[in-house]
Amino acid sequence: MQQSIRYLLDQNMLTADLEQYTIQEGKVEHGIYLSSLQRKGAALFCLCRDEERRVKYVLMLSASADAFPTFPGQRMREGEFMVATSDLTPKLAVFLRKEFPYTAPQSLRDKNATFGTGDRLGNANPAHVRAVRSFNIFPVLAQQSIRELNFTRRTFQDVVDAATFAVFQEGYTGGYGADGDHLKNIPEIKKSLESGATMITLDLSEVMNATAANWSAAQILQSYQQFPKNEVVRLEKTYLNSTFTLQNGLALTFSTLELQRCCVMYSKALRFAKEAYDLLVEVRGAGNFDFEMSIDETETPTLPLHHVFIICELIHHGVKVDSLAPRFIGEFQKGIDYLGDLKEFEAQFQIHSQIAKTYGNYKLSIHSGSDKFSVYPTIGKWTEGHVHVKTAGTSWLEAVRVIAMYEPALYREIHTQALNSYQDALKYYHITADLDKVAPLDKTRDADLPRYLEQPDSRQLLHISYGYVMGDKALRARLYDALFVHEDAYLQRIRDHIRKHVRLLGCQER
Ligand SMILES: O=C(O)[C@@H](O)[C@H](O)[C@H](O)C(=O)CO
Repeated sequence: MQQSIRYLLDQNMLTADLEQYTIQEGKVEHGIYLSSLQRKGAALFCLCRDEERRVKYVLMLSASADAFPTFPGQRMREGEFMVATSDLTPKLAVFLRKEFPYTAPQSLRDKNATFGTGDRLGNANPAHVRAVRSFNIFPVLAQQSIRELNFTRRTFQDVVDAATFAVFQEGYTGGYGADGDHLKNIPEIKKSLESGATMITLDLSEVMNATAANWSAAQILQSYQQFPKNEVVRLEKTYLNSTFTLQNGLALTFSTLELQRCCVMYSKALRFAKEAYDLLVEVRGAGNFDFEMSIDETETPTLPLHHVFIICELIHHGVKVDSLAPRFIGEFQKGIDYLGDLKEFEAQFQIHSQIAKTYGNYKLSIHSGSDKFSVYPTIGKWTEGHVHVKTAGTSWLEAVRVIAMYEPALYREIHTQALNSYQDALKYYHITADLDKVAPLDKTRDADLPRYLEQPDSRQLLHISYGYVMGDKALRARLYDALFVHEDAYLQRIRDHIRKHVRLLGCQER
């Protein structure tokens, strides 16, 4: 710390033109992230790294002793100056969001292309900032599902705080979102809102009747006959003998059976969506939150006709969605490219994007967007850049790649933990990896370990086992330590890899 203080004083940072320092992306000088340098009032703030403790902290330097009394750090005299430091704690995050509002999450509402960069470890967001800040795309830096939080033993507040610190470290003032992802009940929604979520992704996959997609006409009718008569009258008046014409002229109509099927599949889920939406309006006020509905993790693809039914019913119930995640045709499996016929995908994706344009110009949301490079150009083309994409696993896999490159012994322990937990992990993620195609670890030289991050089956093995690696206390500590030491390589790999996603989506550099 002393060398950091000495450097700040020698450079007269309390009065110097800081821009000559802050424009140097990723530059660390005497333990100081130069991009973080910020002057406010009589004080100078910066984010630093302590190589010995392998932690980061914020340092405040001021000529006056009583500068920012709410800064939650330890204070000490340094000659005629006051110096205070605080490790990256929740109290510090609150202070930064208050004193530097650009470090607080904000709405995606008026942003065209938006990109979720889930950070399961909480140390990758600086790379996500570096990846997108020069592109016309708005990042959702704080994005984690309940599943991820349970696996990583983190809270959504931890996720928002990590994004706060990353934004401060990078001196990024372009704004970011915070997405409480794949929420399935009211308590989870309330907790996300309390933690500062600006976006709520409501996962309806468990509350909808997905299996009815394959029911017979008789099964559907038996269920449909339980519906209240007045509701049946409204539904049949609205959807039967009507044509739903999309902006591109495509006309869709409901048969009696398909209307009944939609009612049986989605009515309960739509009621829950209305309940959740009304809670958001009550807590935040209409228009003060971003609302996404996701059914991307259902067994069967969302038919375009069903998408029309869902959005028309949401509109009928007064629910305004900012984005909607259908289950697209083919497979968006974790950590690997799209699986399916690209022409079929494009044909159906075009219709889904037309539905979104026709019924409110909300965004299609692409979940499991990690590494889906073969479909990104199509997605960018038909949404014309008005789209939301979510990634998370790809940043985790880049962390594992850095470990494979620089810490082979640690990688071998991670790989072994992944193999040992694979069967259990399969309960939480749908993948079709073939472990017989994964080269035996004991037959793989250290120099070849990074190849596991190139092979689809081992990528998926390493992806879905993140929770079991992070759930092992010793392994978790060594993983964070190693990524602290190799931070430059880690952040550069993620920056470049996320940029590959963004470029293929067709996003332009500013
Ligand atoms: O693994 C998860 O739970 C999340 O990554 C979740 O799937 C998220 O919605 C996503 O699609 C990110 O790729």
